[in-house]
Amino acid sequence: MASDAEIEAMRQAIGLAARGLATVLPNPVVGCVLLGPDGTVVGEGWHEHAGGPHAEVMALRAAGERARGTTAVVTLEPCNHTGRTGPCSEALIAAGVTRVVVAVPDPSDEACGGAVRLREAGVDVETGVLTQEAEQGLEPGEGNEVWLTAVRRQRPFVTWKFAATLDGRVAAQDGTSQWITSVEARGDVHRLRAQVDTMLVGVGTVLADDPLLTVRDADGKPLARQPLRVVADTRNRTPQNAKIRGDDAPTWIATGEEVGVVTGSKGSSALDLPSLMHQLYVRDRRHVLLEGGPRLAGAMVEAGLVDRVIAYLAPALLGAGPNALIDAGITTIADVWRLDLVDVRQVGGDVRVLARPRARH
Ligand SMILES: Nc1nc(O)c(N)c(N[C@@H]2O[C@H](COP(=O)(O)O)[C@@H](O)[C@H]2O)n1
Repeated sequence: MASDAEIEAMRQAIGLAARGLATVLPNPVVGCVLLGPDGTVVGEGWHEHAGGPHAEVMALRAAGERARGTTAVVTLEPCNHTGRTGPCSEALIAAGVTRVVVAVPDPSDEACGGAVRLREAGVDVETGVLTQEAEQGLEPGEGNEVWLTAVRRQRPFVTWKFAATLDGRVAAQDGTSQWITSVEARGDVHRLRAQVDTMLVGVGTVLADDPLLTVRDADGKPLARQPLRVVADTRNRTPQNAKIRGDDAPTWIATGEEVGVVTGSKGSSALDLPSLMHQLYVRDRRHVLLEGGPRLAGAMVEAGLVDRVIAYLAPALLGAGPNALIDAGITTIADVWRLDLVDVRQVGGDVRVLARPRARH
């Protein structure tokens, strides 16, 4: 059973892991704390970027010789493979760590097995400590949920974000939509964009709004690392001069020819969205931010491909204009799509709702 000091160290490790949120994809966020025999912290580390040292190695480096005889408290099972770096299980054994406390087992086929290897080497291993906190984060959305879900489902985690009036409209009747929410809410969206590796829009949004879809800082300057911009464009209708084709960020116009088409619920042909998601996963994409429009959002919901919803609701009314979601395949109240509220807070003059879908039949 984990001691109070180990549980406290795990909380600290989860907080450290979150420091990698905007830099670590396609890898997991991971934190590690090394506790000496008297329960004091002798080293800590977190995984900063894919290809860089893992959290355990960072913590071992910080502790140096003091790592011998310590307990490693780590948010993800130590990896047991040689990828871009060496196996953490072996690094912990070589450093003389005698006990390892883990929050979540590694679900990946390539890297799992660290707990077994450590036990074989005589290290005491305890798993399942603060599992939920490590997955969900100490603050909403700040855990390893994105990477864990992506690896378990072999497709990127999908966050659907929209901004609407209180009557659920995402644009006015004439199509204008700038701006429904406050400057603070829009700044919050840019922080969110900085944590994803892919942004997805439908071609209807490109034709209507001609968005740039880059990530910008508080002064409006583009960040160095830009997510891949993907347009779901079954019939290749993205104009050659669309802003999204510019070289501000990488872009993939995902056409039916490339991704495949399926016959939609109303008989029309539509992009094969599970295939699109799988192709993104194969290209090492782990977190998709679905930015609209309502039809693509409806199709993603219908296909069961939305893992988190973030709604920015402005205290404003339009009375007409498109709703946030169109045609999600729901026709009767018995099929209503229920979500669990994760977090509700005020951002500027707006309300931000973070919710997670319940499993559907
Ligand atoms: N336990 C643990 N700590 C870290 O800090 C990690 N980054 C990981 N990652 C696991 O190893 C895979 C990536 O390894 P490379 O970037 O190729 O070195 C990743 O898929 C995880 O399974 N684990």
